[in-house]
Formats: sequence, structure tokens, C-alpha cells
Amino acid sequence: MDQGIWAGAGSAIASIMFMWAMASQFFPSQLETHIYKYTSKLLRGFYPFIVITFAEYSGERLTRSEAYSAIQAYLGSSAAENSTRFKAEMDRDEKIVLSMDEHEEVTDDFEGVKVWWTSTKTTTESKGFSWYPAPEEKRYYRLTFHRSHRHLIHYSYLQHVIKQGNAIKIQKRRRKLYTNKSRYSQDNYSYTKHEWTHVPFEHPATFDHIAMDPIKKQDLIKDLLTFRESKDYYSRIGKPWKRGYLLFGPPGTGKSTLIAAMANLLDYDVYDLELTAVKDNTKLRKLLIEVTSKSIILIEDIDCSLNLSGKREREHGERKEKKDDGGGEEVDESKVTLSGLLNFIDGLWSASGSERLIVFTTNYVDKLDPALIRRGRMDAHVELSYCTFQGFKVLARNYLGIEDHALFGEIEGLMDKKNITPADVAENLMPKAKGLQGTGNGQVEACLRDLVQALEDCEQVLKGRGTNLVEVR
Ligand SMILES: Nc1ncnc2c1ncn2[C@@H]1O[C@H](COP(=O)(O)OP(=O)(O)OP(=O)(O)O)[C@@H](O)[C@H]1O
Ligand SMILES: [Mg+2]
Repeated sequence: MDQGIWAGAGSAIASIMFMWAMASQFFPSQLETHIYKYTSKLLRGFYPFIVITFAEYSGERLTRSEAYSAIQAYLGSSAAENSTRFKAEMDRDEKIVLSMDEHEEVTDDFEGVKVWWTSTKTTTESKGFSWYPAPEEKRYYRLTFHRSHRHLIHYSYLQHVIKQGNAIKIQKRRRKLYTNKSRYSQDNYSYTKHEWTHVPFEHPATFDHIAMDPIKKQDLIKDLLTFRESKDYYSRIGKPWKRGYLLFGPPGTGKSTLIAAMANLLDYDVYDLELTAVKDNTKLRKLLIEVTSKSIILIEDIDCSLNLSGKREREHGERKEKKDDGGGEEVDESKVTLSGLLNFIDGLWSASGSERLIVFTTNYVDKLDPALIRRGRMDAHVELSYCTFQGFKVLARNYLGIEDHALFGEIEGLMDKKNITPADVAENLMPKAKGLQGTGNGQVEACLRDLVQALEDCEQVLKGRGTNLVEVR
């Protein structure tokens, strides 16, 4: 039979189905079930179409279906071409997102085959007794297509939709910085507990800003980019697609800044895991399974987290504040164990989700249990060390916009003999007084003189020191 007739018939049947969905809201549910049962039996005989439903919430944990959100993104873009009614919603980042309105129909062509998408919403009275019965809304996408295209739709079209939809989602997303402070949100008249809270990730650091040995920097960039492109490689060797980095070095040598640069380079989200606020290994696992792919899981100051006392002591005190500052459960003492953490890194659970980096930072690499940093667990060890002359040149370029200066020779000589952190160098290269903004000659000279003074005040280097070694294993 002619394709056009079927197309018309399909569209008509799809339309009848919306009307049905709308009308069904007015029928008592028992009658509805009966009518549905008999009409569908009757129709099945000569109905040449297949209908696939994608529900918004699915699975045991009632998580939002990934297929649904990919379809939503896909239809949001293709719907724009032949749809006249949209639904506008504001996402958490305060951006307006358009999507297909309920009971709207969109047609799509794929390799010459026509399919129909509809968006439906059903409202059912909630079961069980309640003084204030609230209706439950369920949203679906329905895909209708001719039976003869079953194979094509199943094996090619749906994959195309999900792939395109996910690509659109990634393109549109704003990256997020998560922290494990749980929170509740109200969705569809019920409260959902989220293990992670997030804010937009807006750290501006890039690798151009990082003062470290240029060759080691290139090695690290190459290592990260290779990881991002290695999906097939990891599946071929039968390993989860993840990589561990250990960043170590004294305070103020750029570990946290480097993580921001890594996230910006790869376009990943960051999950800043505060281990001392995690009650036990079970909670740790719960957190882990909520981590999405394309992300960095970060555990800062792993040596402090791992004394497992729940109280962290740091020399320079910036993280000394009470850990569970509202929102989360009261955690007096974290019972996360080393084995729990190792499981987190490379146990079976860690393979849920993919494409992620696990990054540990520490000021004291010697304090760490060798089990934690052995080969295969932490794949790359990156040492961030005191500032070298090379590193200083990067900072001078960034902060003062200069490549060379008469004082560089003196600074180079001093840097070889003194231990100064890049943070202290950076501090000296920033204009001190208001009104002195800008990088005029006088300003540059003043900053460099401050630095010379700071270097002279620094302690003498007693033993040899590493230079931003990146050992990519
Ligand atoms: N290698 C570096 N390159 C560029 N800037 C740096 C570098 N190291 C430190 N800085 C500057 O110093 C500040 C502190 O650095 P950062 O917080 O990254 O240090 P850290 O190694 O994480 O220290 P801590 O061990 O105390 O957490 C940053 O704001 C950054 O501007
Ligand atoms: Mg830090």
C-alpha cells in the first residue's frame, strides 16, 4: 500500500491516541481499563503500527530516565521545525528551555521513513489514603511507526535519537561543581533526596595560567586528552573508563588550581567529595552511583581524610571549619575505611558510570598508605613543587603581561636558592594599592622588587627539590 496513505493513517491514529489520552482523564479508571482492553484487542488485528512509550521516571529508584531526557533534547531541537506549541521551563541555571508541549505531535523523517512523536501526560489520583489527595502526573513520549520499519527504528533510529539528544544536552549544559551536602527537593508532590548539591562551575583557570615545567605540562595535557578519546581502548582491554591522578606538593603550589584547569580542558563536572562528611562505606557507595559521567571526583587532602577520625587538621587551616554545616546528616565521626575507599576507586561499584577522573590531593605524599597510590589505582602522580624560574615566567606573563625585564636575572639567581611557592610569587605580582591597577612600567618594577624582597626573606633551600615532576604511569 502507498506510504502516503499509511503516513496519513498513522498520523490520524496518533492523533486519536492523544485525544484518547486527554479524554481518559475524564473517565473513571475502571471503565477506562475496560475500554482500553477491548479497543486495543479490536485494533490489534488491523493496526499496522508499533507504539513505543518512554516514561520520564523509571526503574526501581525512580530516577529520571536518561532516554527520556535525551529524547526531550532531541525533540526540543527538531520540534522547533514543525511544532507550533512549546512549553517553556527554566532550568536550575536560570536558562529558558523549550520543549514539546503536552499532547503535541511532531513528525520526524529518518532515511526516508516517517515516524510520529507525541508527548503525553497522565494524571492519576494517588493511591492510599491521604487527607489531601494529590494527583500524580506522569509524562511520556510515544513513538509511533509502521511495523515494516521495526528493524530500522530499533537498531538505527533510536540510537540516532539518543546520540543526537545526548550531544545536544552536553552542548547546552553548564558545568557543575558538586559537593556531598545532601538536600531535598520537591518533585511531583514528593520529596526526593539528592546526595549531592551543586552550583555552576565557573573557575576560570586554564593550563595557560599554571606555572609548572612546560614539558611536564604538555605531558599532562596529552595524557588527559588521550584519556578522553579512549573509550574504545578501555572497553577493548576490559577496564572501566576511568583514571586516577594523585597531585601532591606543599600548600600553595597550585593543586586546586590545576584541577580547575583539568576540568576546563576536558569540559567535565567536578564532584568535590568531602570524605569526612561521609558517614560510612554504604553512604560512600550511594554517593558514587549518583556521579554522572564526564566528571572529576575530587578528594582533597586525602591524608587528612584518611585518618578516619572525622577531624581534619591542616597546617594552614583554610578547611578547618565544621564539616557538616547544615543540610546533611549530623556526622560526628566518619566510618569510611581504607578498604571502603579502595572499593570506591576500583571495586565493582566504581565501574558504574564511565569517563571519569578520580583525583586525590595531598601535602604529604609519604603519609599515604601505599595501597592507595599503588600502580593501577592512581595512574599518574603529579608533583607540584616550589616555583622555578620557568614557572615564574608564566606568572609574570599572566599577571604583568611581560616576557622579560632587567630584574629577571636577579630573580632567576634567587629562585635557584630559595623555596617560594607559586602562590607567594603570584601574591607579589599583584598590584597592592588601589589606583595602581594596570601594568605600567612603574607598577611592573614595583611588583618585581617586592618579589625580590620576598625571595630574600625566604628560607634557603637545604636539599635538592623536584621540579613539577609529572610521572605519568
Ligand atoms: N602552579 C601555579 N600556577 C599558577 N598559579 C598558582 C600556582 N600555584 C598556586 N597558584 C596561585 O596560588 C593560589 C593558591 O593555589 P592553590 O589553591 O591551587 O594551591 P594548593 O596547592 O591547592 O594549596 P593547598 O595545598 O593549600 O590546597 C591560587 O589562587 C593560584 O592563583
Ligand atoms: Mg588546594
